[in-house]
Amino acid sequence: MKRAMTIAGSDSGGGAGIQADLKTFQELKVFGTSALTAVTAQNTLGVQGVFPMEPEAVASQIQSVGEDIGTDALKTGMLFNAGIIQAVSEKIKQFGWEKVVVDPVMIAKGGASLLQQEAVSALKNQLLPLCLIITPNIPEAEVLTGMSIRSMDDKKEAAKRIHALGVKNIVIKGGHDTETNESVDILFDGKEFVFFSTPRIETNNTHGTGCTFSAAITAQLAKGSSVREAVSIAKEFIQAAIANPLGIGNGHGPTNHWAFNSKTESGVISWQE
Ligand SMILES: Nc1ncnc2c1ncn2[C@@H]1O[C@H](COP(=O)(O)OP(=O)(O)OP(=O)(O)O)[C@@H](O)[C@H]1O
Ligand SMILES: Cc1ncc(CO)c(N)n1
Repeated sequence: MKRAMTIAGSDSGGGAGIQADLKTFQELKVFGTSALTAVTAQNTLGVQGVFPMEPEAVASQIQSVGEDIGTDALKTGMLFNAGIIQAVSEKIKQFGWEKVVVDPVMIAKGGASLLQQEAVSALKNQLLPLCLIITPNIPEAEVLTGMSIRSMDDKKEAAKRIHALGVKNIVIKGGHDTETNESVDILFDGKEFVFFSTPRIETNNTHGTGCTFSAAITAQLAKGSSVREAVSIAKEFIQAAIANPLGIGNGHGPTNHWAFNSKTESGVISWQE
């Protein structure tokens, strides 16, 4: 049985964070383990409280999983502060894990901060050089590069700048590009750009899309997919999950983690430059 680990925060509302990751792992048929970085009091309306773990507690959870169960791939989500980033980076190095997906979670949809501002440099200097794939949304890519991203050319330039930070593969997600009727995610591996495009769905139910997407990439990597194949399947997974909402909560509702396994057509168009 292949194993995937998530190092992320808890979303009490069940749509994002560790809950979204474990549901995605389950649907993609890998055994999921977790190390909790923070507890959030959260629902579809917003984040009501953030309670970070001590870095030592995060390190200890990773140690327990690593020394017994091991993992075929892992992802990080909400890391919250520099101490936790350092603890996670040290453990990844200690175990020599290479299939590492970093979702550089910074701000929740309602505006709550999930990463302290002063932790951005720790993320860039300590964790990014250890990761195989990073999956920023547009605002996160802007923070990582210091540039503003308006056009496709800007996205490509941002991907090149993040590659220069030592990251092997960059996926800049298109969910925030609300001007277009396609949601285009671009993958850059240092040489080529590949574009993954699906029709944009008009919906309020996008809570946890980024978590689910990066968890699906991680599950696929654990099963042996190439980076390109993993991103393509993750894009199909999230499209199906957004297109089949569950009607839960009064705000930004969660996506539907069951939908991928019940659908027949992907609707993903991919091309390469
Ligand atoms: N309305 C939409 N229609 C189709 N695809 C979408 C839509 N919104 C997001 N996506 C897709 O969902 C995935 C996540 O992208 P997004 O930019 O929303 O991440 P995010 O902002 O990190 O999410 P979150 O912070 O809510 O977890 C990407 O593959 C993106 O293309
Ligand atoms: C715990 C947690 N992680 C990540 C996100 C980003 O969607 C969120 N809202 N909550």
